[in-house]
Amino acid sequence: MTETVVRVSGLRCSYGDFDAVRGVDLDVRRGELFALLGTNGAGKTTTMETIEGHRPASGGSVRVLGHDPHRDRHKVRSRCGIMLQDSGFAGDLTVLETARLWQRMVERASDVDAALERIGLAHRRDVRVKQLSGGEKRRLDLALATLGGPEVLFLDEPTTGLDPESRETTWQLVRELLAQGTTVLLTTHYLEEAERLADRLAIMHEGRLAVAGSLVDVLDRERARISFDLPAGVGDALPDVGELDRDAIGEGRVHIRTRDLQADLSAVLRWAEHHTVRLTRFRAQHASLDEVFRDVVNGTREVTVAA
Ligand SMILES: Nc1ncnc2c1ncn2[C@@H]1O[C@H](COP(=O)(O)OP(=O)(O)OP(=O)(O)O)[C@@H](O)[C@H]1O
Repeated sequence: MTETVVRVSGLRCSYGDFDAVRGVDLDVRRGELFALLGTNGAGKTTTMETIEGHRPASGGSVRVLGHDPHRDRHKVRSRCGIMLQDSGFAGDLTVLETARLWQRMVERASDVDAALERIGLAHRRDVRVKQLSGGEKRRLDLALATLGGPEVLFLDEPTTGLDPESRETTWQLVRELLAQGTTVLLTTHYLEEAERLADRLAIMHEGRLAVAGSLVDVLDRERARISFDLPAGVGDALPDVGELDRDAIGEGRVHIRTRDLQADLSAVLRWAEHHTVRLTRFRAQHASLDEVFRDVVNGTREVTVAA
C-alpha cells in the first residue's frame, strides 16, 4: 500500500462570507507529483496555503505526514519545503547571503553552493536579489525550498515567468527530487508542465475539483477525435461510428468524436477501403488536457473526480 502523505477531506476555506474553497478532497501519495490546475481565482493558492499550514481550514480536515499542518506546525514544518508565489526576500542581500541566511534556518540544510549550481545560479551568487530577473528569483526560491532535503515539497507556480530553457532546468530538478523519493504538490497554469511531470492531477474551478485522476484517466474519459476531408463520391454513405459532426460535413470535412478510438479508427479505415477512397488530411488523436480544461471552464464537462 502506498502511504498517503497529504490527505485533504471536505476542505472549506472562507474569506469573510466568501467561500473560496468549497469541499475539496484529495490525497497525495508518497513519492508522486500531484498537480493542481485551475482557472484564475479557482482557489488553488488558498488550498495550498491551508495544506502548508499558513491558514486554518474553515471546514473539513487536512493532514500532512499525519499531522494537522496548522495546529501541529512544528511537527510538520521541518519535513516540508515550500516555494510560495512570492517569497519576499530582502532585495539588498546577495544571492549567496540570502542562501546562507536561509541555510541557518533549515534543519539538515544541504550545501548552498551545490544548490545554486544545480539550479543554474552559481554565476549570480554575488548579485543582489533585487537585481535578479523574475525568472532568476523563481529559481532562487526553488533552490531554497529544497535546501533541507524536504520529504514533501510544495511548489506554487514554480515556473511562472521562466523562459523555456529555465523551465526545462526546473523540471529536471523536480524530476531528480522525485527520483530521490520527494513527494511534490504543485500548482501551475501550464498544462504542459502537468502533462510532463504529474503522476496525478486535478483541475479546480470555482472552489471545487472538477476533474481528478491520473493523466490517462482524465484523458480517457474525454472523447477522442478522428477527422478527414469528405471524400468525393461517397454521398451519404458515411462510416457508422462514434458521433458525427453534421455541421462540419457541410463544409467538406468529417469530424468524429469517439470514446473508443481504436475500434472506430479501424471501422473508418475499413469503410474507406470498402468505398475505395483515399482519406486526405486524416487525423486521429486523443483528447488533450487543454480540451478537458476548456470543457471545465465552459461548464460543458461532467464532474469526474477520482483522486
Ligand atoms: N485575502 C483574501 N481576501 C478575500 N478574498 C480572497 C483573498 N485571497 C484570495 N481571495 C479570493 O479567493 C478566491 C481564490 O483565490 P486563490 O488565490 O486561492 O485562487 P487561485 O486559484 O490561486 O488563483 P490564481 O490562479 O489567479 O493565482 C478568489 O476569488 C480570490 O479573489
